[in-house]
Amino acid sequence: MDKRSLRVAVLGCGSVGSQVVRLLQEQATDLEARIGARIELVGVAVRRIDATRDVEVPDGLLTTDADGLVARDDVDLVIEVIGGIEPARSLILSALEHGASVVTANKALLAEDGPTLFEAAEKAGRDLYYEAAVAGAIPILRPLRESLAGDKVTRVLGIVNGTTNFILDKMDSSGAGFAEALEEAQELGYAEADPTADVEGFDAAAKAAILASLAFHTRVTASDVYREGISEVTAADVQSAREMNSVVKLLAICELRAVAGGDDAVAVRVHPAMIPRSHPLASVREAYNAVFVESEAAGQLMFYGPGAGGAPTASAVLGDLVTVARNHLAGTRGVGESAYADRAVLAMGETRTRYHVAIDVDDRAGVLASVALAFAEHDVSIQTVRQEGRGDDAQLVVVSHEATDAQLSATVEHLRGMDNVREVTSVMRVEGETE
Ligand SMILES: NC(=O)C1=CN([C@@H]2O[C@H](COP(=O)(O)OP(=O)(O)OC[C@H]3O[C@@H](n4cnc5c(N)ncnc54)[C@H](O)[C@@H]3O)[C@@H](O)[C@H]2O)C=CC1
Ligand SMILES: N[C@@H](CC=O)C(=O)O
Ligand code: NA
Repeated sequence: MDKRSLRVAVLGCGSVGSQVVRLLQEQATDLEARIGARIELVGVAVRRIDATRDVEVPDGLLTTDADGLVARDDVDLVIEVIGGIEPARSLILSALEHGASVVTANKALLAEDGPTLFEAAEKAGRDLYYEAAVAGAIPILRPLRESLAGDKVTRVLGIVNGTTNFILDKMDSSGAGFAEALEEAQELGYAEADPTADVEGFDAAAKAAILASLAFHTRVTASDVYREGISEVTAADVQSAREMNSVVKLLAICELRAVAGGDDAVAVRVHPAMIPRSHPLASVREAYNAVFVESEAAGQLMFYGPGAGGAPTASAVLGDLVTVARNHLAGTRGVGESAYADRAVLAMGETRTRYHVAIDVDDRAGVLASVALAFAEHDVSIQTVRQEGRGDDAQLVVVSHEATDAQLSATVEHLRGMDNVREVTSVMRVEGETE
């Protein structure tokens, strides 16, 4: 056996796996030059040998025995692109136990049970890298983990789900329906195997947990993240945003919050929000992602690029593969988890935000005053009010100043119970300075 070669096994050959296998073959010469050793593909685990796939896998490499593949003594590196919790978790743990380093794109697993995997990697003295798990091709985890390791990150704000950004963008730009836009995103390979993970914000919440953990040196799991998806976003919300010269985006927001007399806590949330068209995130179209990072010394940084799709995600996987392979050859491992801070996670009600509320009211004297009073009763200050008469009813659009989410949601409940409020037609959080 050639001493200067590293043996790689790939688990899963779907949207991402097929592109990983393609790139491993097409870039073999360059990869060898960059790593200093040849990358030898020794097996590709699939569910069905005879399935049609987007890449030609060399003869004899396909196997349905993923367990057997990761347990082989001659495998140095395992790439897990099956997705989901099991069998991915058991396969990764087995790979580490058998002495292989692992590269994965599996944000769902990392956000649910990252610590188990990090501890197993540490114990085995092997690497576990996962740049592809957040924002696809965009290098964001490495900058957080390494480039910004000497700074204090205070906020991470991003569009981290390509499928939902694609859907919201189509709804805004071409008036496409939700179902039609989702189908297109699935055909383009952006969506998860079960697109509910995208649409209901689970995928973005998993990524937010990973981002917050790295940014704030703590452990945040998916269940710590407040989550709302886009299934409740209506054409009326999109139209309401347009009237405010804004767009609706699904945002992941991770914040470090000072706590009186104690260590800083974190607040991590995923929800649709209105942002003004002048905001840099408003110009993130289709399945692109963007992540803003605010830190004490560096100030604001923005990372932008393709957040989903087979080839872009494979680019991030291969980047990790090169790093892990170099570490392997050097007999070392890269930086592992840095979760020394053990920060409390704030409940959503304690998070400070702003609301945009559109209300159908009776068009008569005193209504505006009673609506303003409802906001005041919950100690919520109003930033702007717009009113349009439409016969015997009127539409009021109120944008609040910042308050806690608990105060704002109590205000909305209050409005819903008022006699002269016919319907609260749109409620959405607001990020960025609206006009
Ligand atoms: N598609 C994308 O844009 C991105 C995907 N990811 C992540 O990459 C991973 C893979 O995603 P996709 O390629 O999109 O999914 P996919 O559903 O297209 O591919 C997964 C493949 O794994 C195979 N598989 C399932 N169980 C298996 C088993 N026990 N043994 C062998 N093969 C098995 C499936 O048959 C399928 O072909 C997931 O963790 C996903 O969250 C991350 C970033 C972007
Ligand atoms: N389904 C995900 C894929 C990338 O992580 C998305 O749409 O962003
Ligand atoms: Na990435």
